[in-house]
Amino acid sequence: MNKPLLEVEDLRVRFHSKRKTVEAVRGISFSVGRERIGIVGESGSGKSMTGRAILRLIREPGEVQARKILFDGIDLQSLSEKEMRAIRGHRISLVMQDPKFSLNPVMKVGHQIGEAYRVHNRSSKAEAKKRALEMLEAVQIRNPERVYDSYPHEVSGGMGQRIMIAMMLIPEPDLLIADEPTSALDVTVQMRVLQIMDKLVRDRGMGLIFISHDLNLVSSFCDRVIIMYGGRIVETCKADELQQAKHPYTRGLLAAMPHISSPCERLSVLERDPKWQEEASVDAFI
Ligand SMILES: Nc1ncnc2c1ncn2[C@@H]1O[C@H](COP(=O)(O)OP(=O)(O)OP(=O)(O)O)[C@@H](O)[C@H]1O
Repeated sequence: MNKPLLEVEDLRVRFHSKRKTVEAVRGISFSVGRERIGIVGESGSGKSMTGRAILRLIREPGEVQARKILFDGIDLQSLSEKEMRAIRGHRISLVMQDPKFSLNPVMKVGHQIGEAYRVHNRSSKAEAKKRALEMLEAVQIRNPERVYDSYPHEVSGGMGQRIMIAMMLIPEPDLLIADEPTSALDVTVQMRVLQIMDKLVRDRGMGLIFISHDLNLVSSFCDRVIIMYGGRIVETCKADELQQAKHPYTRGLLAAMPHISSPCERLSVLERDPKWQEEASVDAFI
């Protein structure tokens, strides 16, 4: 295996308040190559905070500590804010769950996508517009010209999600952190977006961190899976071996998934063991 694109060691995220400290991420280590890594786990397990901590997007009262966050040989923790801005959106992109937080409400959609291209590629406005329209088409927007000239509030939620995905993919990042990127999309559009991401991984060697609740989707789409519980990594496995996962939490998550092929009246309820949070975190290295 070549040198990983991203190496994270002993990452911790804490939120301090007067009354208590919440440990959102509790010392996790993993690496990402030019591959598709899925991060799964229930709500509150620390998936999103992991993605944001890598991009240094956690604000006070949040506090991030790590022994190492190395991206393509660059120590992200040592960069100035200006240097970090040059990495964000260009070399590492983040697609978030909700497009509201990524799209500028007072700027037309086309302009935003075109600018995302022009910030990092010296190109004419005409070239940026051409690329933006192509990208809107690629995420299956039927009338790209009309959407190009719309403001974010004039498009539906699902379309906003696709616009954001177009905007994050247009600079062709080396690493994409996709936080539940397709959960608001219908199945055909979801498939299209997965295909686009897949093509970037295969053809351009992009690394992908795919954060999701959907175990079935992750096991069919990703190469490896990291399973998080209570801010720790409890298990890591090859995606196609997820069904044989060993940790009781992963087994519980799998048992709680409905299956079309074997309908049952009642889904099993995940029993939790406090020991899972105390156990030493598993390192998810290639
Ligand atoms: N500003 C904050 N102050 C205090 N705690 C916070 C703050 N932001 C996040 N947390 C806590 O951090 C923990 C991890 O949150 P995170 O968003 O990473 O979970 P997640 O696994 O991505 O969940 P989901 O799937 O619902 O997005 C949660 O317990 C959450 O309550």
